[in-house]
Amino acid sequence: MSSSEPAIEANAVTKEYDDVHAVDNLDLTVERGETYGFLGPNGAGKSTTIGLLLDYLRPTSGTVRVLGRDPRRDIVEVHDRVGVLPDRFGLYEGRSARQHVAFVAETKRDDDDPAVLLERVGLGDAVDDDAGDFSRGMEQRLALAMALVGDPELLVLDEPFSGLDPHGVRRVREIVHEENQRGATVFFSSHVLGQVELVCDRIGVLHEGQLVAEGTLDELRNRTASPDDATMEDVFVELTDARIDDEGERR
Ligand SMILES: Nc1ncnc2c1ncn2[C@@H]1O[C@H](COP(=O)(O)OP(=O)(O)OP(=O)(O)O)[C@@H](O)[C@H]1O
Repeated sequence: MSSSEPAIEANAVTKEYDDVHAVDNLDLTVERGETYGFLGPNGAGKSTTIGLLLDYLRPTSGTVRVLGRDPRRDIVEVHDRVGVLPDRFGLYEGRSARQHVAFVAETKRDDDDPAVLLERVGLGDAVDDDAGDFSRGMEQRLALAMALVGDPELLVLDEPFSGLDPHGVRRVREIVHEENQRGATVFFSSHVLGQVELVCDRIGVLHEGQLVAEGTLDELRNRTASPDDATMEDVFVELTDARIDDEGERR
């Protein structure tokens, strides 16, 4: 196994649904140790891309490698080494938060203490509570604790800030930073641009299934000729609106 291979590599990946190109000839490389923010308007293809990386979905064409492995062939190894916070997830009514985390630890053959991970995501007071009674934000925190099991080499987080209060948003940002400091690669999609700006080494902007821009925030600012103090939101709107204007209509 080579640790010099990128954490994520997508080559000419396309995913079609009837006449929709959810992902369109995508080339994407995320190096080991990066924190990479994956942005794009609703329907841009972010969750589809994540599904393709984890073999939840199969590409129409193109190839994907995760931690140097082909997820279609080595799915057990990939899932062992990757922590995933999916776009949509289900929790079991009648099962505690501790049981949810313990279940993931068991499948990964890991001896992490669920209580420690739950404390870390701010659920220290709800370790033995029924996850079926959790609020949206508590569910999100629990799903993140499940993703953190086993100190994964790569974290793939689909909208990790979704449903969280400001404390939760800050906690997730701190966890992303801590995980990156530990040596993990973090790849996450988000619409919370202020947080992306604070935490990411590199940002990719997806629009209609294609990567329309990629780089550091400064590089994206330069690319859009935005002023030096332009926020991530300014740059995002510029990048994604410009394409809509070119085409003369909003699709
Ligand atoms: N199972 C499916 N069948 C048909 N079309 C689909 C399916 N899944 C996704 N799509 C389409 O693919 C495109 C990309 O969807 P995707 O969910 O990947 O976008 P996204 O960038 O994650 O959006 P959001 O920010 O709203 O979560 C959309 O046009 C969506 O309607």
